[in-house]
Amino acid sequence: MEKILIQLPKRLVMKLEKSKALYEEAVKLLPGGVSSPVRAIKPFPFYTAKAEGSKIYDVDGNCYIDYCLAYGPLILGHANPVVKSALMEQLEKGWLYGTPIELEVKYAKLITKLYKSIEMLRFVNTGSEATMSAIRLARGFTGRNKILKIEGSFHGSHDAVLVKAGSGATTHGIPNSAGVPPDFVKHTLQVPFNDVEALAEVVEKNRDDLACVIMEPVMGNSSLIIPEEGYLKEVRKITAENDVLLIFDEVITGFRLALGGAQEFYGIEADLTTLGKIAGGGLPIGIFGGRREIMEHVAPSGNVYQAGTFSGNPLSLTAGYTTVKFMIENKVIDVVNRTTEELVKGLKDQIEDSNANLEIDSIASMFCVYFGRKPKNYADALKLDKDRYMKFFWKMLENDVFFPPSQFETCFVSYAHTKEDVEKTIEAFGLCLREL
Ligand SMILES: Cc1ncc(COP(=O)(O)O)c(C=O)c1O
Ligand SMILES: NCC(=O)CCC(=O)O
Repeated sequence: MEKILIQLPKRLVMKLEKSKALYEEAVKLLPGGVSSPVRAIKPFPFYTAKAEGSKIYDVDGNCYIDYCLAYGPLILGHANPVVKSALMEQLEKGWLYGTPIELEVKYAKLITKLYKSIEMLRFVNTGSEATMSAIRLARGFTGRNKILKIEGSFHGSHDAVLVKAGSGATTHGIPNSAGVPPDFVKHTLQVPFNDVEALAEVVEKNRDDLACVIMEPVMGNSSLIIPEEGYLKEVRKITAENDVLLIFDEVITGFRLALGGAQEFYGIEADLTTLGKIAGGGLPIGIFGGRREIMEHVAPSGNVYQAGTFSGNPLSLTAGYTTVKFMIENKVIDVVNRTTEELVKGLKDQIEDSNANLEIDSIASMFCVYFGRKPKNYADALKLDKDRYMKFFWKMLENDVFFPPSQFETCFVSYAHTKEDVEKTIEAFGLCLREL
């Protein structure tokens, strides 16, 4: 077991008294005290009592401006009233039927309109389930075993992708999880991001047994790593030339970089796409979809089995569909991108004024403060100063701003973030840099 080394100042511990007490109980009942490892902030996390708009409130009554935003789904901010009222309406009609519903058809139509590469899709419950199913489908469709993933990407917590995995797996020092038999991952190949030659070499060498390349088009689980100009187009070209399926894992980038995700943003079409997070409007969801000839291999029209009690449930579909409709009607992406630009410009100015050894970068409404040089792949990301990042995290929290609790995560901006939030964040950031 890792020892807790971080010492918080007494005033901060006092400010978080109830959270600390809850965590002390939680660690006796839940592994690491949490329901998902990324939440196990050292020495203890704050416990949320409620959230609204851009703000999250803890059980001690503190209020923070939230840039973690539940790791991506909340592009409208917390508890958006339009989504809430749609959910209330659905609740009156029941919340689980185990039968098809009209909204599946409506939402599928909307998604296939926004994502040119998706002709058919299946609703599942999480991003993990979506990538697991998409990989199984790629294997079933091609009759090949190997898959190629990018070092430091995170596609959820199923066996095939828990090697050199980003997010909490990297934060907690277990990028290769125990409990995954080597036999299960001997078919998972890896290459660094932003390296066309490495990818071409592995794809060409393995083409006869390579089912797919799976990647986050913009990496959001090893800090934020943006593809170099032309990289994704090359990836598309190499996979097509070698008859290998390309899966874009757009669980983070879907509905965020553009309504049509990274594929619309970069003008590239994948063979299969996974969606999640925003697609569920804050409720659990995953989606995998793609070309009809591939998707028709999914059971019961095909022989690749995939199923789920809660799949396509009315609440997740309602929250997701209402969120995407709201985004279209209110040009949400333009608004959040403008807010992000303003915020990032302000943060950059503070960095320049402070001479701190930091960099910052952003794309659409995702941004990241790097404690070191901006990375172009996982190996670079591992050189970032994660301990100094955590010092910064706590200083920001003390100043009422909640950034993701790891250097290996990405910050998100929502439609609910105001000019005042941006100003307060820039001010808090400046203060923290001076005290670091
Ligand atoms: C790119 C990416 N893919 C897949 C997942 C897995 O999604 P979920 O947590 O909903 O299982 C995540 C995040 O968790 C993710 O960031
Ligand atoms: N980057 C982290 C995630 O996207 C998921 C959060 C979790 O694992 O709890």
